Amino acid sequence: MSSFDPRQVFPRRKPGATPAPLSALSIYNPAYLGLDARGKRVHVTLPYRNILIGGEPGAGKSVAQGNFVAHAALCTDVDLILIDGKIVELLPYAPVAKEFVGNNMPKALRVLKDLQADLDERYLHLARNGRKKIVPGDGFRAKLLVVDELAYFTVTVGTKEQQEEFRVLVRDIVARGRAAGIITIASTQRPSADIVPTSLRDLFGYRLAFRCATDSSSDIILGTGWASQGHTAVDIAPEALGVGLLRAEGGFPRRLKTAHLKDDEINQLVRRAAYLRRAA
Ligand SMILES: Nc1ncnc2c1ncn2[C@@H]1O[C@H](COP(=O)(O)OP(=O)(O)OP(=O)(O)O)[C@@H](O)[C@H]1O
Repeated sequence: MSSFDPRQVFPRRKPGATPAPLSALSIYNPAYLGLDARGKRVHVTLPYRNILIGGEPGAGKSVAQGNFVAHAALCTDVDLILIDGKIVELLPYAPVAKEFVGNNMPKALRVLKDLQADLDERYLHLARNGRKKIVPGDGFRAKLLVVDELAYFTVTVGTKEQQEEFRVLVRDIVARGRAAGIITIASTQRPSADIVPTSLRDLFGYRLAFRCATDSSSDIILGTGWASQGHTAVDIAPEALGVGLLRAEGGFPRRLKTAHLKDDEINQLVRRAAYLRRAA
């Protein structure tokens, strides 16, 4: 037996600070993302949603994505499937992931095909029961697929056929996953029409744009026409790390600054998550 004491995982916090969770969370609990321009806390409830994150290199995408993954890691009712071409962004969460894929195209395709087969099974279950979406208690665990970075697998590595297969699989999982309890978060530092065609972008209910070089790249993430209405991630100053525009389905883009977990906090959190997952 390990001598690990979960009470030591989180050091004492400052008075008034948000306490660390003592018991497991549920993926159906809202995930904390950061603070808006008025200092109000911004939460996102992940099930039945997909999230697209885009912006220039170094603008804050991985930190934002990490906040969602950190939340999900502490939720014992969700499996994490992490695909990270850069390896280092999501690697700290590998100990609590069901699947972790680095810069390995064949493995990425295998994992996505398994997820697609799981989706088929979930839809069969829904069809047999005359229902439209998976709910807790259906016997299917929620799954969180994270793809960082989309362009790496769709234009950089692998053969043209593999890249196309990757695109088709991700599109299917994003399109059908929502109702089936499979959430996708995808990030890109190349918000351009070839990486994020409108037909793919529109499948993501939540869009989070960090600093972008042009209005058109900001619109590629948030949706066509927002820049011309004054909502553009071009306005975000280069030094405003972690500042982005979050657009929820049907809403206006909302400016926020993400919470920033430091490396040692992530390591502590993952140890805590591993303990909670073993105990579940
Ligand atoms: N909310 C934040 N508060 C403070 N610093 C932040 C915040 N978000 C990001 N940063 C800082 O900016 C750096 C770059 O952030 P991050 O790695 O998330 O960028 P990125 O957009 O994912 O970059 P890349 O595309 O190159 O991977 C971080 O290492 C961190 O130091």
